[in-house]
Order: sequence, then C-alpha cells, then structure tokens
Amino acid sequence: MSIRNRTISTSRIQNGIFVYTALTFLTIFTVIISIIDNLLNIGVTKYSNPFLITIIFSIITVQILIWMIRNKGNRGIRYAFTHYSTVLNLRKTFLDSTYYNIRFHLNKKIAQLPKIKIDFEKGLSIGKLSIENIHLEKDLSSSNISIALNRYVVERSYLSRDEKYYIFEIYDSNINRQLTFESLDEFQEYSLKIEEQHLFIDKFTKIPMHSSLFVGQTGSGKTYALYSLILQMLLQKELYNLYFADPKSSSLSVIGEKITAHNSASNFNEIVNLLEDFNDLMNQYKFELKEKLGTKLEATYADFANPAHVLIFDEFASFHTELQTKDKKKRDEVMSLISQVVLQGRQLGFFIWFVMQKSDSNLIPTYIRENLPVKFVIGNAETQTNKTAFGTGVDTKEKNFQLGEGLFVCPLIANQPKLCHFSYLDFNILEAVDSLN
Ligand SMILES: Nc1ncnc2c1ncn2[C@@H]1O[C@H](COP(=O)(O)OP(=O)(O)OP(=O)(O)O)[C@@H](O)[C@H]1O
Repeated sequence: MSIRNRTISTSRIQNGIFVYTALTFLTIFTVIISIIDNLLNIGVTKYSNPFLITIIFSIITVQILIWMIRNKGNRGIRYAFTHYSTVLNLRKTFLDSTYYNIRFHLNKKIAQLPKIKIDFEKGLSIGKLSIENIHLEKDLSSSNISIALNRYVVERSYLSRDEKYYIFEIYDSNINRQLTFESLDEFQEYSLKIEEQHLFIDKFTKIPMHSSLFVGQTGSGKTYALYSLILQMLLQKELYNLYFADPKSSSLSVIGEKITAHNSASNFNEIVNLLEDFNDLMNQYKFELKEKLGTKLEATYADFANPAHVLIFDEFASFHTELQTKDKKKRDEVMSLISQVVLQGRQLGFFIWFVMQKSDSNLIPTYIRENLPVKFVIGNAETQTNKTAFGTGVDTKEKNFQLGEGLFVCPLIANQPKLCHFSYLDFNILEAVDSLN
C-alpha cells in the first residue's frame, strides 16, 4: 500500500510541490545573483533584489492567506492549527485506504480526495465533520474516521439530506463533558441560565420536557441523575408540579416526601390512586386547553403558562411485576392510565419518567416504551438493555462509562444514541431539598 501511495498524488500535493520548488528556485537564484554581483561588482542586485524579493514574499503571503482562509484562521490560530492537522490526517487516511477517485491532470493520474469541511464549536470541544460522498463502494465507517481524528471521536454519523456529504458529529475525548457542582448555589446559578422548558444534562446537552425512560444497573447513578433534574425543576423560573411513585420506598421516596408528601406514593394501591389523580387532573386540563386552543392551534401547556406535571416512577419494573398478579380488568385499567399520559400528555404538560434497571418487554410493555420520546441508558448496560431501549440495529458504543455517564435519544436533539454525562453533585441533596422547601 505504501508503494502505491508514493506513486499517486493529489492536485493539492502537486500544487504544493510546484510552489515550494518555485520558492526554492527563486531564493537560490537571488542568492546566486547577489554572490556574482558581489564578486564582479556589476550593480545588478540594486534592480533584481527588490523585484525577486517582492515575488518571493508575495508568494509566501498568498500561501499564508490561502492557509488561513482554508483553516478558518479568523477563528483563532489554535482553531486554524487544529483544523489543519485534522484535515491533513483525514487526507492521509483517505490516501492510505485508497478512498478516492482517480482523475487525470496534465496527463498524470491523480487521486481526487473527497472534500472535507469541519466546523468546531465550544472551544474546539465538539465539531461537525462533513466528508463529501464520492460514491465509492468502500465503507466510510465511524471507526475508520475516528482513527484519523487523533483526540476526536465520532459520536454520531449520518448522510446529509441531499446525500452529498457524510456528516460526523465529533467530540474531544480529552474533554470532560460532566458538570460538577460543589454547592446548591452553584447549581442554581447554572440552572437559571438554561432556556425555558429545558433541563440540562451536561456541558453540551439540554433536553426539552418529554415522558422519558431512565435505565441503568444498580449503582450506575440513575438516582443522582434524577436528583440533578429534580433540583432544576425546583429551581427554575417555570413551575413544575412533581409526583413521586416508588414501590420500593428507596431514597427517592424520601426526597419525594420532603418535596410533596401528598403527591408521593410508595405502595401498590397508593400508586394506583396517584395515577388516577394524575389522569383526572390531565383530563381536566384537556378541557381547559381545548377552549384555549381556539386561539392558538399548535399551542402547548407552556404557551398558556401552565405548569408541567411530572410523575417520577422509580422501580417501575417492581410495580409492573406486582400488577401482573392482579386480575385482567385491573391490569388493563392501570395500563390505560399510564398509556394515556404517555400518548396524550405532551401538549397538556403531563409526563411520566420511568426509572428501572432493565427495560425488557416483560418489565415495561413495548408499546409504552416505544412511545417514550426520551430514553437514557446510564452506565455500562448489557447489550440487550441497549437493544430494548434504543432498538435493534442502532449503533451503541462500547465504552467504559463512569458514574452518571451513558447514552440517550431525544427527538430533534439525538435521533441516534448520543453520549451524555449527568452532573456530579458534590453537596448534600437532602439539605439542598430542605433549604428549597
Ligand atoms: N452524579 C453523582 N454525583 C455524586 N455522586 C454520585 C453521582 N452518581 C452516583 N453517585 C454516587 O454513586 C452512588 C450510586 O448512585 P445512585 O444511587 O444514583 O445509583 P442508582 O443507579 O440509582 O442505583 P440503585 O438502582 O441501586 O438506586 C450514590 O450513592 C452516590 O454516592
């Protein structure tokens, strides 16, 4: 392969060779003229030097300008160098893996590499890489690209709408996307900067409100992930009404009791009652909203400054297993209460967050799971868990996830599983909730 690489060149390499040869030639020529003139005292350098030196500097200036424009030097010299080295590595990789079309230039065979566009953001920590689709049968897979990207890693890849480019969303693997908060005040300050009706997850991720699924093995950081979202809902300017269902009476129910004792349930019957009340309230809002929709068709609860109602259902699998021991009528009734919220709640502002260790179909019915727009799989999950959460055939990364780190999908934000890392909360959660109450 290396022999073939040496025999094929690109037009950019050829132009480069031409420019450097011209520069070397002009410099040597200028030096030789100066030496001869010095020896023979002809006095020609008086005329030739300004001319030759101007040409040499003009060529250098034009080359620097081209380099700066190509590498977006207006965005800073660090940006330009990162851009340059990334493009250079990619071009070398394409040459090594013969990912190019053959063209003829001045009767010489040259490799026509795909066009590369890179747009880095957020201090070079993330970026969007577009590689021209040159219609080769060869696979331009994420792993091939990641190898060429040094510290950058491909997070998501897809074909552009017009199919002219492969798009790779990349991130700097050296950068920690997790936010750390050492006090509630710090947390509050950050929360208040987030746009309305959104909750932040990490430095790069914020999501709108939806019914959601949180899956993660024990100790993966699910409960802390929820704490970070609950605290935001308590702190933000918009109003959130929280409800807690926790059949195992775990630490989340302690928080629930503190925040809203009358909207917290921890045994089967209490939970069913809570679900009924939640549904009744939703239906009441449905009538109210219907009247208001006469003024604004596509509006949601938020447009009329109504609060969001979020029912956090911890250990849903445990509740579901108990539900299976009940008669069919009861089972259908309860599942209908749940599915109505999942299917109708978005516009009305009613959401359920299901929290569980696995999301297999015997633990949460498939029709409910598939209608949850937002899904998180936190920590190192089994392949089966990723498959049930995100669907088969979806590319999920094998990565050694840390506490609170995982993958998520969310409409418009992450159609394919994307990385996320919930905040590290280095303060006492109970005290924080107490102080907010
Ligand atoms: N984001 C975080 N900030 C601070 N500590 C964390 C965070 N995530 C996890 N931890 C630590 O890890 C422990 C386990 O996390 P957590 O209770 O959230 O896991 P879990 O997935 O909810 O487990 P289980 O299903 O057993 O409740 C916590 O007690 C806490 O000490």
